[in-house]
Amino acid sequence: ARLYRPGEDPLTVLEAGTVRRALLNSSAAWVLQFYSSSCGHCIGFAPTWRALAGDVRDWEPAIRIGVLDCGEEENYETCKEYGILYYPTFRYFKAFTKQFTTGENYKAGSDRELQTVRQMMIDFLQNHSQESRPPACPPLDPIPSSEIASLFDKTSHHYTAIVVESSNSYVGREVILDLIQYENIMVKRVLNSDKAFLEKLGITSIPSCYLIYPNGSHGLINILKPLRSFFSSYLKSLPGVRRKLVSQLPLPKKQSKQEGTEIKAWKEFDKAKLYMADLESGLHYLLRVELATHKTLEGAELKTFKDFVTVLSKLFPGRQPVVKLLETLQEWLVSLPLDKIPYDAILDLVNNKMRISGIFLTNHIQWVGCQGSKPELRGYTCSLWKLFHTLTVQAAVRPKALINTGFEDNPQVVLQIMRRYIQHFFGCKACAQHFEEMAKESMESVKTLDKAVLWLWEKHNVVNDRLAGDPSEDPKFPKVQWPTPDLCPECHDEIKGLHSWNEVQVLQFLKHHYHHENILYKYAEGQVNANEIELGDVRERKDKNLPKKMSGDKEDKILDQQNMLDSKSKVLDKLITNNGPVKDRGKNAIESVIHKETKPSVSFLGIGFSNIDMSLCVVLYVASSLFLMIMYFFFRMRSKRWKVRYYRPAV
Ligand SMILES: Cc1cc2nc3c(=O)[nH]c(=O)nc-3n(C[C@H](O)[C@H](O)[C@H](O)COP(=O)(O)OP(=O)(O)OC[C@H]3O[C@@H](n4cnc5c(N)ncnc54)[C@H](O)[C@@H]3O)c2cc1C
Repeated sequence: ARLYRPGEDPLTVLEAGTVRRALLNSSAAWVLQFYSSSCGHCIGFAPTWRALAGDVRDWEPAIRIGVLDCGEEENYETCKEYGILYYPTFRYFKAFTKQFTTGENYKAGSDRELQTVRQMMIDFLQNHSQESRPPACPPLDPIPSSEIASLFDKTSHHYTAIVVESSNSYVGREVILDLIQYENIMVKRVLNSDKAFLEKLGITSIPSCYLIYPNGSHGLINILKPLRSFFSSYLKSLPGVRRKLVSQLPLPKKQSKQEGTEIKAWKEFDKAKLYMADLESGLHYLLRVELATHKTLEGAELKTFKDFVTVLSKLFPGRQPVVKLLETLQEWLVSLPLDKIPYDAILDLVNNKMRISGIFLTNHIQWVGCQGSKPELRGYTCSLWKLFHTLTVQAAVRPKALINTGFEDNPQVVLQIMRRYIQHFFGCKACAQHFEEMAKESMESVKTLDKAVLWLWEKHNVVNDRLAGDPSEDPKFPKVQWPTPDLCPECHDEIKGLHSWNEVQVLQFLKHHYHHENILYKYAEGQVNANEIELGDVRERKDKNLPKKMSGDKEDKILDQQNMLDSKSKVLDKLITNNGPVKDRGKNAIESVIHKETKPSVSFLGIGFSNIDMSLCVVLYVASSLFLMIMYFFFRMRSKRWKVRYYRPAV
């Protein structure tokens, strides 16, 4: 939880290991913000959330403020369990919940102003039943004026403060909660409906605060401004009123890790280059985190996912295992006759089944060109931009790549898929709305693949312009109009003293910058061999219909099916049992795709070998060594026996 620092910020920083324990059977209600440290809106909202937590710090025994960072790898699963699709998401949890609950989207759609959230917290507390109300929370409903009158001129061991207000005012309830940690004082609220009573007390304006002293005397408090903060601080400063000793509240365990201070070693990089580590890390986050928050994909979401994977499999300029993974996934999705797919099945295929065949995608995040000067800055959203720019450029430089996909004649293909991806899956809802507005305005006017490259460049610059100076801006990477003159001097012109873009040069620059030949593999996980880097070229050759067969391509090689698949796959079993024969076809589809796609994972002298080839080699090598040793000892024994039998030394 790097946006919020445990111990420093006045809120509870939760994580996968602590959240359930904190919420279950808690004596206080909770308001949790599920956020992602890479989400610009979450960064922008953090000061408000911190200020709110500070403002209601005294309410802690009744209602608590917490945060959980869904952008942290160890929290991915937890956020999925709570069904978090977008960031930030606010959930309210009642006190004394006996079972796991995903919380309430209490009054979803209200604004996120500090005051609105504070008032929603009060409403939420009042929404508790009598039995489940946090014991530290005093009654918040107004009391009748007659009850107040009965307290006059009677001694008591505490003060009684009465906030007189209108029915829609929250001041009384706020003051009540502000003082729950203080002893020798009780705060109550009365509505201004009994005019005669107010007149008797000399109350002429509301809100007002009337005080009954322990000796029974009473009077109106004269306060400069009738505001919550003035009332609360006056009451807290009364003689004898003091803070209670730390109550025995079941506080969540203190975090031992100081996440806020963790800064990874800076990786030097060339800003004129593209880094495969960024693209692969982004793909990992997209497939395993962002999409994984969706339990099942169906309808428009499934269609978007399928189309996105199709485009990725054809255009992603990745290393061989990653491209194979995308191709396998694409074929599997096409062959699966389902209109609803549990996302776990996709994860199972990506994480387990394909890995067995040596087809894998890094599961570690390694930002290079997308690293931020603080851990919460840049990262995933940067890589997503880079991914889509790369795809628009790849579509423009390899127009034949999309042949037979149904997208070949569509110059907007990448843009439209990006638009749908952002709409359905992007964790930042507000960003998606902005992007949708831009798409609605002009995406339809894009008529060529080159124009698509330029459209995305232009719109990205609009976003850069809007976010300049925003709290999500990394001071080390200011939001500027890109490419800057140092990266592309030819892109910049001046007409009558005004800056203008030379779009021909910009297009040329983008086609160079986001071209696979501009990708560096430094910091990318795993070894890189020449064959892998060559892949882009290989696919380009394929596009140009030059039938250069990949060396060692053993397409007709059929591998032992049962060895390749984890027969105990829970997800597949679920698919089969839940859906009968149709899903059987689904399982076969997975098997056949994986088998067909089992391609060389090691290359030697230009010949590709799969993992099975390698294992067979080792087995044969060991067997033949053993055979040679046995033969050696056999003949040695024989020759000894022969010598003993026939060799008689002369006496
Ligand atoms: C579709 C989308 C919409 C978003 N909307 C919002 C929003 O509304 N509010 C918000 O707070 N955040 C939004 N974000 C996130 C935000 O745009 C940045 O990604 C984030 O602030 C990180 O910025 P960055 O410094 O890494 O640069 P980014 O803007 O992420 O850019 C990444 C890299 O792309 C290159 N680049 C920069 N400009 C261009 C360009 N014009 N053309 C081609 N390449 C370029 C540069 O190398 C740069 O380092 C959005 C992200 C996406 C993908």
